[in-house]
Amino acid sequence: MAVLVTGAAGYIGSHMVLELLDNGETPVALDNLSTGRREAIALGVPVHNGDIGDEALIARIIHDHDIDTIIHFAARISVPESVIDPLGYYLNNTMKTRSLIETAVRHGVKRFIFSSTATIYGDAAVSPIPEDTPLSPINPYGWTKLVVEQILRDTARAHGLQYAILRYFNVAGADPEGRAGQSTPTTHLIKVALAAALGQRPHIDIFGQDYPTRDGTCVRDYVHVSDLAGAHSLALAHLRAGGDNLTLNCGYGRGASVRDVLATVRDVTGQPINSRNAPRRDGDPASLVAANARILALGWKPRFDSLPVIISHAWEWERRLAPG
Ligand SMILES: NC(=O)c1ccc[n+]([C@@H]2O[C@H](COP(=O)([O-])OP(=O)(O)OC[C@H]3O[C@@H](n4cnc5c(N)ncnc54)[C@H](O)[C@@H]3O)[C@@H](O)[C@H]2O)c1
Ligand SMILES: O=c1ccn([C@@H]2O[C@H](COP(=O)(O)OP(=O)(O)O[C@H]3O[C@H](CO)[C@H](O)[C@H](O)[C@H]3O)[C@@H](O)[C@H]2O)c(=O)[nH]1
Repeated sequence: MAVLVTGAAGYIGSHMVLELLDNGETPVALDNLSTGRREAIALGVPVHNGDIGDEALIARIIHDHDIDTIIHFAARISVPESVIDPLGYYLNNTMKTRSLIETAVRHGVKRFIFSSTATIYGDAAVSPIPEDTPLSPINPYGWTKLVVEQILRDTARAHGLQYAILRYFNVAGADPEGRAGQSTPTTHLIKVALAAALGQRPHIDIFGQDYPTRDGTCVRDYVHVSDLAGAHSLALAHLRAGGDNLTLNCGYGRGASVRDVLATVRDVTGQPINSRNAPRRDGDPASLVAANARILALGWKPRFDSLPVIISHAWEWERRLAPG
């Protein structure tokens, strides 16, 4: 039996492929390379260059590779871009995922692990945020994911598909052995700050300084990408053992503000990093910090729960990518 990883050429998917290989599993990669890079996928893994919405292709992959689990990362992922292009986001993230789930059910796939997001909590009234907090996204990206969560719950009830919904908080860092990192284009804070540290940009904008947080800038729970990949393995083992379907926050339960992140990037890199105050960015919740009792109770043992460690792994990767 093999595991189909969609979005395998992207940031998190490429780490998941490594995690599966490290655990002796048989990953099969699918990506349309819209943002991903084929070189990001570990050598020796079968790669299909195609779209999650291509039913005939997905059916063929399921049969040819004897796929019993799909780990679904493929998506468009930018909050600000989703505000500008909501229809494109609903098409790619919601409608094509609906099609992928239908193809999976039709062709006997047993388990589906889905990349959801903390963004679906919107401006939550509590912090840290438990999984049963009412969901109210404040941007289209979050809505595209919330709808898929509901499709999965309804499909599981009707067709017996097992699922794990993993709500990632802010994923960062890179493989500690240097085999993978963030190489898709992104506006993520740590990536942008490291580009400034490398002299690839003159400064970084701090979007909003008047949020109701400790220092007025947005607070996020940054989780190491390899710990996140480990959470998927845990969910997979749980479902294989016949455990109940899961909805889990993936975060460490501690928040760092934009200013905290910039200070840590300065410490880790030894570079000054110029910043300037900029207006709030559309669709940004003030604070997203995970209540993580559920995933800890399942046995999650994070290894890199430290902002300096996360940033130093990302820094090693960025220096390797940098020209020269
Ligand atoms: N990075 C984060 O902080 C974060 C946080 C929460 C949730 N997520 C979710 O995790 C998943 C992976 O995110 P990432 O950071 O690795 O993003 P990424 O952009 O690096 O990877 C996404 C990959 O999906 C591929 N893709 C997009 N649409 C496709 C389609 N229709 N068919 C086939 N391939 C397609 C892209 O080419 C890319 O390689 C996404 O679902 C995202 O919403 C990410
Ligand atoms: O140049 C920048 C980039 C970001 N930020 C701020 O830094 C914080 C983090 O922003 P990111 O762009 O790094 O990440 P987001 O919180 O917007 O979103 C990320 O994490 C979410 C989960 O919390 C989603 O799932 C989403 O896919 C993923 O992009 C935000 O307050 C943002 O305004 C800046 O101030 N300047």
